Amino acid sequence: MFELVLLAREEQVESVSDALMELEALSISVEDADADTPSEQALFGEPDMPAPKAGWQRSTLRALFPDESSATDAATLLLAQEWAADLQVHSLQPVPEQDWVRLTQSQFAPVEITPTFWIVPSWHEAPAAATQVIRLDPGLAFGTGTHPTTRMCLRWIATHEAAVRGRRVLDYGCGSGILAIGAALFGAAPIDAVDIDPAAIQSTRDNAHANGVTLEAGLPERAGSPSAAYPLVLANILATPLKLLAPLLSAHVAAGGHLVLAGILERQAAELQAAYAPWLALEVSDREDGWILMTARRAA
Ligand SMILES: C[S@@+](CC[C@H](N)C(=O)[O-])C[C@H]1O[C@@H](n2cnc3c(N)ncnc32)[C@H](O)[C@@H]1O
Repeated sequence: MFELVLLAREEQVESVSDALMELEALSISVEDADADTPSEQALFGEPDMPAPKAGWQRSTLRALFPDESSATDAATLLLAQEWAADLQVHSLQPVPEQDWVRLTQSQFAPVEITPTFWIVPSWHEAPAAATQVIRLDPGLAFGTGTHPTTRMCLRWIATHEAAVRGRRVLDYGCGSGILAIGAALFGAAPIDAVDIDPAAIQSTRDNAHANGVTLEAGLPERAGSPSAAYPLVLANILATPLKLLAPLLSAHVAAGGHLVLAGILERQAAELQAAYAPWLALEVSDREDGWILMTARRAA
């Protein structure tokens, strides 16, 4: 394969990407050309904050082509366009053969939740000490266990078995279904896992099947009427949707039941407490890398 690397101005990036696709590039990636320099620009804001910029001032576009002639033709055709006249060809070079599958797999190692509870990709052996294992590979939906918010929820499940075993559970914003599957491994039943993203719903069903656990996955309506009560409600989303969902999620918590929320930054604790205060008293019960886990229990 051959890699064509171009430097483009912000206004050119979209047209150049479209043109490279038309010219049958196998893949295209766009990076800040000024990354790791004093001119580096933040493109995305903090979670919940508006994106400060739509694109970088100067971008590096990397396009892969099957051979040298298709990469050279693409560069020549592009530079012949009037609007692309000041586009810079940074390099055009062969890409060394690699075992891409092995390289990708090597980036996903087993994740420890507790010494005996692990998330293990399908191509790895489970650690000898693991008695509970979620088998999960990276896919389209969020939730491989590598994010602190997911890990904190799973740790809560693993350390509150009495609140999980034999209990009806709602996983709201299930992504890959990792929390629902974790709850199932610790004896929860029945389990409803819901998400607004159809790809997440499918992923949850597939992952549940691969782990041999039973759950029902669907759109949020699946959680039934707002008064359908669950002894355990898990929701790892983000602070803004969690605040909007406060009345609904609180209503789903049964008497004596637990609410476990993640996706919240340390500085957002007070706003979440205020949003849930009419129904439940949230407390910070775990923290990792600037993220916090907030939990509450409804009086029995
Ligand atoms: C951060 S991921 C969490 C995935 C998984 N539960 C975990 O802990 O790793 C958040 C998920 O919530 C879903 N989501 C976002 N807003 C939602 C909403 N209002 N109702 C239901 N699901 C929502 C997203 O589609 C995404 O799959």
